[in-house]
Amino acid sequence: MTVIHVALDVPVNRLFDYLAPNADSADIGRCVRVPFGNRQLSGIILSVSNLPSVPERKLKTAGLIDQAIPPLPQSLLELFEFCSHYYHHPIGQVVMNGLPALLRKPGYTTSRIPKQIQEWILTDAGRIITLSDIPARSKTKRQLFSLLLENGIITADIYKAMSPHSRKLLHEFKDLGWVEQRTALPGKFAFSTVPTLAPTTEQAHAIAEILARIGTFTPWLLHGITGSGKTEVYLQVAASLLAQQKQILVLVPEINLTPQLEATFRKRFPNTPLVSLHSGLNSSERLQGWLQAQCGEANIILGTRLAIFTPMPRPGLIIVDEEQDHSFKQQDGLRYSARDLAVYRARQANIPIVLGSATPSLESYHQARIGRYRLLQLHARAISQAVLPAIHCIDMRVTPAQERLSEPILDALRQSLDQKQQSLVFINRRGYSPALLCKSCRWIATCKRCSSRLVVHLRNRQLRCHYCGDQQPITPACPQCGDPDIMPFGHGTQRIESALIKQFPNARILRVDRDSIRHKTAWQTMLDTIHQGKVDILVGTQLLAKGHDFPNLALVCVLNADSSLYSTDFRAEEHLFSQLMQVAGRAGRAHIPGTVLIQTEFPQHPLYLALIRQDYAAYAQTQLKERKSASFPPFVYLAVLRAEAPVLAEALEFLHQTAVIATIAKEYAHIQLFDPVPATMTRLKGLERAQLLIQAVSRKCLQIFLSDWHQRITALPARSKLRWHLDVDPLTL
Ligand SMILES: Nc1ncnc2c1ncn2[C@@H]1O[C@H](COP(=O)(O)OP(=O)(O)OP(=O)(O)O)[C@@H](O)[C@H]1O
Ligand SMILES: [Zn+2]
Repeated sequence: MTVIHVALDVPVNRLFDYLAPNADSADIGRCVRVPFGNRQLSGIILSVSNLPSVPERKLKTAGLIDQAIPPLPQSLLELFEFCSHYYHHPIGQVVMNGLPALLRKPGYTTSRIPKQIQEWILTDAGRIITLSDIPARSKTKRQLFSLLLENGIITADIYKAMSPHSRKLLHEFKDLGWVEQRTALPGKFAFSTVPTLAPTTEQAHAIAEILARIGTFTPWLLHGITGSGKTEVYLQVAASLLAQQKQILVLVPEINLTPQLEATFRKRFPNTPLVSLHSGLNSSERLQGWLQAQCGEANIILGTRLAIFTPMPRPGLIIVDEEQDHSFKQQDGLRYSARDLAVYRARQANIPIVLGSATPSLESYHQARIGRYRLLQLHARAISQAVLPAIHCIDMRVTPAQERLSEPILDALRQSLDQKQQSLVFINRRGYSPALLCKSCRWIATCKRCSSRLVVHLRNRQLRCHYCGDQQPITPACPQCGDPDIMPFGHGTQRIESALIKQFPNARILRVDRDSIRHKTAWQTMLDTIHQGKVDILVGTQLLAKGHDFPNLALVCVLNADSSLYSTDFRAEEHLFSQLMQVAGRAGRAHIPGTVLIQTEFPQHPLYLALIRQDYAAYAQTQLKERKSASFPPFVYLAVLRAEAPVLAEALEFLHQTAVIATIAKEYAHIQLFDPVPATMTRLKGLERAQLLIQAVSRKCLQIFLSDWHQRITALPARSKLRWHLDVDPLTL
């Protein structure tokens, strides 16, 4: 009896067993259709055995095993298992989350997979067969087998040329266990690269160091200031590996950063097959790209966090650009960190990984300081004339401003216009204004489903919740006291845009935020407009803050940075510092010296002082010291158990109950459990949320505890309408 153990997209952490008389170990990693309840589901075979976990009579028979797609490599299956274990998420959901959705559609893939070359290899059992075991009259059979004995392998073009019956004969050999069929990796492509830039001394050093250790697991932290040419380091290291026919995985935080990086790689390596994988693709594009990577046809794989699950038969290098970025962590479902998984994959494949940033995460920086990662630094901008911009704070307590734009900023913008240079006005809030307020009774428009204020979108006269997406027309009068004098309070990108249009009626102003790039082609059009110099003033959110290289941009103005200075989130400062360094780094990247003006009411705050000096290292060291004394990561390890229910008391009560059962879980003595508290954003999409923080001094203790505790929580009687999840290494609390 042969049983396959299948991962299915269901919220239970186990595999499902099916009878599959014809299956064997070569089917591990293949897609299979199986009956489940009264449905048919697609799943992935994770193992094959003759030991069912339920009595045989209860087993159903599996449907078709998809032979068209090469099975998922063992390394990817191991990654899924690690993920399921580490993030305490059902294995089937982990596997199916990592695969293109269309793979689950029956029969869909067969017609669409890239052309593959089939080859047959001799098995150990086949090797001990001699020609005399094959009857002399079966001439072709002997001929075929002697070729196999000679070479150990036979490819399609050869066996096809031999006889029209070879394929049938090879299948006979397979049934006897003498040979195995596999998908050949495609033939070599002609590698070429266009002339590279002559690297700076620092770049050359970084490239040489990384290349000296290819073929071994080496985690590198490439800490290079903004504009130092980290991309060039990636490209030149990649060139070396591509020349050896290796595959390269490049992860970027934002889907919006993929087109330009893709263009850069394509331009440098014009013949190298490249696929780009991100959430902007439709499902068949995604499947195509994924299959090309999986079959080894694509040598450069570029993508956002989900791309970390791309199978690669010949991995050579992983690059994580802007490694500090929070979007590498998935915030729902399987809450994985693509950056951390990238390090896992590099170790697994025994290859180097380069984590690049101008402002590394404190976690990675700490790893580099204690020697777990190797640190490479680029201290100077790559273009020799380019220097870091001068940063100044504008003390808003004493400076007059109109519509949130202070006089020094208006002056600087005017000057920039006169000199025909580009400017960026950075305000991290989209919409017209973040609140609608009644002047007489102080009523504020709030979302009914979330603990949030509704944002005014004046253009379509709407109030929108940026958390749940709810929208409604702007009320003509205050619903509480009837006063018609209600007004937008505070500033968002749209309002600043209007104010700038008033101030500079002749300037070409472009707003770039999530609302303005909603249309599929809008983003590319905007980038082109900026690069062609058809814009004078950009008004934008963090979409423009990182990664971009606009050579004509000389002035950056930051309007509302203070809002995250005194947040309760222990990572808020780190995040703000990094964001401001990034946005400041957009200025003066080429031949024009840059200036950065920051409006603040706290010009003496250590964060701004460090920012003016642009001294990441000093700032990071102070932050790390604070983290250490306050027992925060990277000095401790955290997990959060979150619960949501229609009523807050229910969520809290559930968490209390889990806290009680925690005391009997393994390793509890080494764990600190905090009291359950309402979440910072208590109400979201109509549900009340609470959380319980778990802290441990070692990852190992935390994991042992979580595994046991998680099982115990799962075993609790289910409560209707209460949902919970565990977030390991949470980014926000
Ligand atoms: N060796 C070099 N010689 C000349 N120009 C270079 C060299 N290396 C990089 N550049 C140029 O320097 C500019 C900045 O490079 P790049 O965008 O890679 O910086 P970065 O380190 O990624 O910065 P950021 O962190 O701000 O994104 C680009 O215009 C790039 O073409
Ligand atoms: Zn809402």
